[in-house]
Amino acid sequence: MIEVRNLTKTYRTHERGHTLREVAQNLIRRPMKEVRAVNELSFAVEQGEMVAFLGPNGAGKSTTLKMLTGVLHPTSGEVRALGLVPWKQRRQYVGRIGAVFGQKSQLLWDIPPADAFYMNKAIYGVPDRAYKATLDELVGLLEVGDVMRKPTRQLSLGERMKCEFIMAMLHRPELVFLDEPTIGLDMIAKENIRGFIRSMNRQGVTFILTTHDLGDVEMLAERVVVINHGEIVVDDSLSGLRGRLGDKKSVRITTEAAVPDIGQEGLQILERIGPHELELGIDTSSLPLKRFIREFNEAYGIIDMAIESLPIEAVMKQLYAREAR
Ligand SMILES: Nc1ncnc2c1ncn2[C@@H]1O[C@H](COP(=O)(O)OP(=O)(O)OP(=O)(O)O)[C@@H](O)[C@H]1O
Repeated sequence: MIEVRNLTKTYRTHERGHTLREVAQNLIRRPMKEVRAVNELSFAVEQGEMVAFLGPNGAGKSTTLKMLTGVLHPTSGEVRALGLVPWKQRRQYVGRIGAVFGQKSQLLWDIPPADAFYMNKAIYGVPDRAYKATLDELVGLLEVGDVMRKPTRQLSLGERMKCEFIMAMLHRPELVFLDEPTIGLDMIAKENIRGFIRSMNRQGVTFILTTHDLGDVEMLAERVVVINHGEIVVDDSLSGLRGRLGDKKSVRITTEAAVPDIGQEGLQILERIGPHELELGIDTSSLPLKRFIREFNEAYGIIDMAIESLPIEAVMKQLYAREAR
């Protein structure tokens, strides 16, 4: 469905300088600076996949998404999506893709979403019958029957985001790009939106999303592509991603004796709650749980303990830290 080869984007910007003197000088000289935001990315996505692009701020995710949606020309490299070159065959391409940008609205502030939906029907040339059937289905799934008749400016963020999704899906796109789709939403609204994405995916729609919300990743993505400094550093399943950093556990522990700042192979303090209470990270490949419990009990006396798999947040933190240059 998508084939990306050696995709690269270099932005050319004017250098401003840091000191007042530099800023003043650079206003006259206008020296150029190049930023390679995306560097030789290659990957493929199959129909029906749900792929999450992750990475720290400035990693190159949005730039990649903009090239995949066709709004940005790459400096070099190739993309074929749905058999088309996104930035060259834009008209054909936009009729078959959808996009939701959490920070940018496609609705019109002063008119109700229901009217904006009808406008999109005309723009995409959706026949009456198909429009009605799709609208009924989406409105039912997202429960926005009454909401969509109020002016957009009166809607809560959660209500607006649901309508943004309807706007993006009315023409039944095969491929949908989501940039931070749940940003700013409360837990219930997030769950509604994630449920909606899952049901569309079950119908065969392919989703590419970028997010900083690891809940989105755990609830949605089967495959995770981690980008850092414009390059792919991991392309794996979520469980593969966890396994990649060893079999790690997080242990919340309360002890009789105060625990000092320990440093031992396979053992790391993730958070110190108090002298007797800690959150520890354990790499069981070098420190088996049995040995940890025995030694820790002998040294500090264990009163209470809860063991869990390392949360994905901790996995990502380690991954970003490991890749930081
Ligand atoms: N229009 C632009 N002109 C110049 N540099 C840009 C432009 N857009 C992005 N960049 C730079 O390119 C790099 C990648 O930016 P990009 O927005 O793709 O990152 P991102 O992974 O989406 O980050 P975030 O998670 O913060 O949204 C950054 O260093 C950014 O400053």
